[in-house]
Amino acid sequence: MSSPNQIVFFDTTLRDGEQSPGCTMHHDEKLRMAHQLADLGVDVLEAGFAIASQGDSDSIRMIAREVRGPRIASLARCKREDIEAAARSIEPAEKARIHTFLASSDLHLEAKLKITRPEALHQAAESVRLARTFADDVEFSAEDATRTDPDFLVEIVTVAVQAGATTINIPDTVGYTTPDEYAATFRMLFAKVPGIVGPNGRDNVILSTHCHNDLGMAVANTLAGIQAGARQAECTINGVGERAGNAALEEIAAALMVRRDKLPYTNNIKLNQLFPTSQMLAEFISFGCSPNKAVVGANAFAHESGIHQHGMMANPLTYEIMTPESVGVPATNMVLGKHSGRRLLEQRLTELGHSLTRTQLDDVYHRFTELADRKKSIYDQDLLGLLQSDKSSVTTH
Ligand SMILES: CC(=O)SCCNC(=O)CCNC(=O)[C@H](O)C(C)(C)COP(=O)(O)OP(=O)(O)OC[C@H]1O[C@@H](n2cnc3c(N)ncnc32)[C@H](O)[C@@H]1OP(=O)(O)O
Ligand SMILES: CC(C)C(=O)C(=O)O
Repeated sequence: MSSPNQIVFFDTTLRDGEQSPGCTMHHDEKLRMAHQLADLGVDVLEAGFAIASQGDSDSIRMIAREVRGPRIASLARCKREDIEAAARSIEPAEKARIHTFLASSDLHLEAKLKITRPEALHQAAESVRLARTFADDVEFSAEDATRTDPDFLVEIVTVAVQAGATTINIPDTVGYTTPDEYAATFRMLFAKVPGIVGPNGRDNVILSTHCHNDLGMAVANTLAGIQAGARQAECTINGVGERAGNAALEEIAAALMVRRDKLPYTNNIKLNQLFPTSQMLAEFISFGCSPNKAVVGANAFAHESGIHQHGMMANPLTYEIMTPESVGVPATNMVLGKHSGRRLLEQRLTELGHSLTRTQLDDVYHRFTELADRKKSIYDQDLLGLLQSDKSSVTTH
């Protein structure tokens, strides 16, 4: 039995991630990505939405046949044909899940699905029951949960639990909620929905987070949900996903490592696989992550300013809260540029075989700052060029 503080990482890069523009992946790319996600240690891998297309259904089936380790899931609307297609696609998996969803906010029920609340309750319960005839492990998501009337959210979650859902997901579908509000929603569900907590005080049903990043709070909301008792985090590599994306897996995993003092939860993620996984996704889709992306961006462990470089040379803890190696990034990158000081310049010149007196260093540094003001990137040959203007006085070793 897993510990009550164990977090299930549910990766939806291949489903919610793929849904966003520029993220379409071919069959073989999805399979390679799925193997990499298994190596990363995700617990549940949502491989696609089987009813969406023959290609999606084939990819899920291939992943279910070939990838071992994670539980393989397919999404399904609350419709018989979706659930049957999901069941067929995950059938070869060692461990499988059907993930069925129905919107619960009045806005979605009235404007989009054109059904009443009682009809939604019936459709959710029937769908979970049908899914349970194909799989022991069934997740129900109340789409747009965070804009749902709280009393109705309790009702729809209650019928899904009674119908046999083993995981209940509370999606912040449009990235609308705030950490305190999201945490309060989980506390309310624990308090009001019968059957989530078993007689032994442990959860019978896992509550799950699924956060979008429309207001830049997806990871903060996910962590708030975990602190309020959620034990599954739905997320994607590089935070890809609908619109502004989903909660980024690498950020959640790194936060759980770096702040284990405040977030004392265990998980199966192999942190040193974060960067390789991020790189692989960037290779397959049409964009990489921005340089300032937390944990895996090109600048996440890069330092250009002199005061920071000085601190880093004294002790990397001054400006890095985790080592690059711990998340699979090869090394810290000290960049010589407009904001650098003498210390890094001197070190770089020493590496190039030139040792300078303090006066020489001052002189070269002066010319370096003039050059750096004009030039965006400084290369070794630029530094050597600076020395040549003062060749007589610099010792080469
Ligand atoms: C929040 C989320 O991320 S939800 C997942 C979103 N992902 C996707 O939509 C990607 C895959 N989607 C697709 O390939 C297509 O939309 C399909 C195959 C699922 C459906 O295609 P179509 O039948 O042409 O319908 P279309 O996409 O235009 O409209 C959606 C239909 O699903 C219905 N629907 C939406 N959500 C649900 C639900 N949870 N349960 C039941 N029906 C639903 C809508 O009412 C609408 O039905 P209607 O066609 O009878 O009016
Ligand atoms: C289907 C659900 C889980 C979803 O993707 C959302 O609500 O964002």
